[in-house]
Amino acid sequence: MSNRPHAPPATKWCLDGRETDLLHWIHARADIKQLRGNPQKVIAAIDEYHNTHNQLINVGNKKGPTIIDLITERKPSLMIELGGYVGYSALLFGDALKAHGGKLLSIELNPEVAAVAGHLVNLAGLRDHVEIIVGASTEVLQDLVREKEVSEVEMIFIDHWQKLYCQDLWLLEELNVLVPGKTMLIADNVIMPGAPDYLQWIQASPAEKKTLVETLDVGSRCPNPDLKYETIVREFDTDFGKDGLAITKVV
Ligand SMILES: C[S@@+](CC[C@H](N)C(=O)[O-])C[C@H]1O[C@@H](n2cnc3c(N)ncnc32)[C@H](O)[C@@H]1O
Repeated sequence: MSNRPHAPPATKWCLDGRETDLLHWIHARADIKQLRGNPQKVIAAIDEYHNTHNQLINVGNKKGPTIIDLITERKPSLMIELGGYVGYSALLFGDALKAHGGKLLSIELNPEVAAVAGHLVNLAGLRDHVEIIVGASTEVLQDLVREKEVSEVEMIFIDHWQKLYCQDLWLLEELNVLVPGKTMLIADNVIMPGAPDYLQWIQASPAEKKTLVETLDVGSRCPNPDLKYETIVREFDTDFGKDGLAITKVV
């Protein structure tokens, strides 16, 4: 299913047909009617598929609750997600955002998994609180700011491709949408597989970043070393091994 132009290649962990198999499996459930309009039951069904059939590269039920706590505490009106996959995190976050009338924009490169996510969001009744946008994060973020759909980032979950974490952070810095005292960045998988350049950047002081920017390949990006970040890395034992979330406040 994934050998299409612009789609990431199939691996033994994902994009080998398991994502559409998940949809068939959910719709074959005896309790399918009870899943309609019930995000928590849809999330529990995805967890069950992950535990009993094929593992899915979702944020999962160990790291997920930490992010829900942050959403509940900070109540962002608009949250952005980079890398939506089959919509597990979109369902979790959308349900938490619904409690205070917030909304999630979930950006996903692969149209096939984005279609699965869109279907599950509809099934869970979260269409008013989750919008799935198909496209490459770097381009979509630029469009959202140019079209004035986003003028400041309140909360962003970065969970797409570790090599892009730093590039997309620099883009957000360049677009001037990171607001001291307001923005929170949450990056997944910073221990496994790891995002060393991202961690180095968000943990460096402005003075260190001014030196660092001279040595890094920033490509066409224009990072802002003057932004100050405070970061904690929360570690978790996940189904795939030890991993972590980098939780960063722009201060
Ligand atoms: C780890 S999965 C996301 C899991 C999801 N956040 C969850 O917890 O349920 C990573 C996803 O990022 C997507 N992706 C990879 N590169 C991307 C890019 N440049 N822009 C948007 N999505 C991308 C992949 O297709 C994949 O579906």
